[in-house]
Amino acid sequence: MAKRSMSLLGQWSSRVFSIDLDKRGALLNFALTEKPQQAPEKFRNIQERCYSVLVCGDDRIQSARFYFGLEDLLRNELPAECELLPVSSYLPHVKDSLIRGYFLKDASECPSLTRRVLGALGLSEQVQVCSYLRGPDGGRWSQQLWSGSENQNMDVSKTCYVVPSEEANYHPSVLNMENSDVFYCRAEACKVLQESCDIIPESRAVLELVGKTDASRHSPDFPVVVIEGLDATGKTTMTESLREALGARLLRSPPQCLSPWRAVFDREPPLIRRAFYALGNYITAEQMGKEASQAPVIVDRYWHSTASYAIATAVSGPVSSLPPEGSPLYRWPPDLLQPSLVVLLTLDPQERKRRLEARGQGQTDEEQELDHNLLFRLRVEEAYRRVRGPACVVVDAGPSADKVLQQVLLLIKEHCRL
Ligand SMILES: Nc1ncnc2c1ncn2[C@@H]1O[C@H](COP(=O)(O)OP(=O)(O)O)[C@@H](O)[C@H]1O
Ligand SMILES: Nc1ccn([C@@H]2O[C@H](COP(=O)(O)OP(=O)(O)O)[C@@H](O)[C@H]2O)c(=O)n1
Repeated sequence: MAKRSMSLLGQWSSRVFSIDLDKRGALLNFALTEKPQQAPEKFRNIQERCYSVLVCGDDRIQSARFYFGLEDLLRNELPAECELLPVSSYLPHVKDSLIRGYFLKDASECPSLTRRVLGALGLSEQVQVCSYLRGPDGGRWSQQLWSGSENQNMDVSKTCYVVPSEEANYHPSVLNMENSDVFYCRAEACKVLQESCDIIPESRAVLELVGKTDASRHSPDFPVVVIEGLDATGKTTMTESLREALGARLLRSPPQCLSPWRAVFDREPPLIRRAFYALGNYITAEQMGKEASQAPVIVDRYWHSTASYAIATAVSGPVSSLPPEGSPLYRWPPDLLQPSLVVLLTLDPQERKRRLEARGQGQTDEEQELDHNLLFRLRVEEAYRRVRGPACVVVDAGPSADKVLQQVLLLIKEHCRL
């Protein structure tokens, strides 16, 4: 019985719960204790019936996929008056201790429907359901762990009280990033795809394409220049121009040979999607090694994109929720070929929006989504700046295409022997 044997139950009262109230970094943190105590201030304002659903199965592929589909499942089955907020539960400072789920605030007229849906979910070995009860004085909240049975689903012996907990220094997702969002060697990314072969047959085809040679050991004869940046910052324009100006070979990551499967992996949860992109870099690296023995090589996106998008997506809120500067999470995988130069194209958000609109994208976003995207874009760009080995050189892509090209050509002259 995976659910009964999991470490969560034994360490229940050492856990911190962190509820993402608005994706803008407002976290409601609480811990649990066996003695009745006052709940945190933010908890005391809650009027609704509350529940949490945590996904904690033993099989990481199945759990990741289950969590990925959970929001839709809950939205489809629960009354519309149920508010769903992402919740993380973790042991402070303990790597890989994070468990994800949803916190529900139920303002519906029909509590029995919600309980029925959650009761059915609680039968699954992948899920742990709790309900939260407001004490008669209003200041105390207790948490009851549900047992697996729909009929006698409240296991009162597991009652704990909600108490304030210390604010974490960084987003709880940081605890689980290594080998869940970012992979620092080919073998770890391969492992994920190997584990997913049965449910995603395309994984096999990707694994077959990933070579076995360690391209990181070969120092290429010609320079390898990577162009990075958010969508519409001018990467395609720049890489094409550089190819012409330098008589260079042009590559991209993910490489062309992965195109047939990209859409499949883009529909998968981060664990699987990020492993796919990580492996794309190794395939591109092999091509880089070969091509750079004959001519300069220009690469459209590479490791900086893989790491930065993965890290920036795994956390929510402002730039301060990213892993701190200098964190080993920004390191370069030792078995991945390092380029001679990485250029990061940056653009004023208004100009970037204008270019997206000129391409026919970006004009339909709602205000809230834009706001949310703004924080996301800031996180990606900051993560780009923090990735090391080599660090990127930032270039303002606002001036005319020719001016930006001249500037990058100058940088190449400074950094690389041509
Ligand atoms: N320096 C520039 N000044 C003005 N427009 C540019 C410049 N560079 C690119 N563009 C235009 O902006 C849009 C996005 O550029 P593109 O190279 O496709 O970006 P990316 O590959 O980063 O998504 C295109 O329509 C392109 O013609
Ligand atoms: N080397 C790479 C390239 C892209 N990616 C992912 O691909 C997405 C960007 O794809 P895109 O379609 O916007 O890129 P372009 O084709 O516009 O350059 C990002 O969300 C990254 O998560 C990656 O992880 N690693």
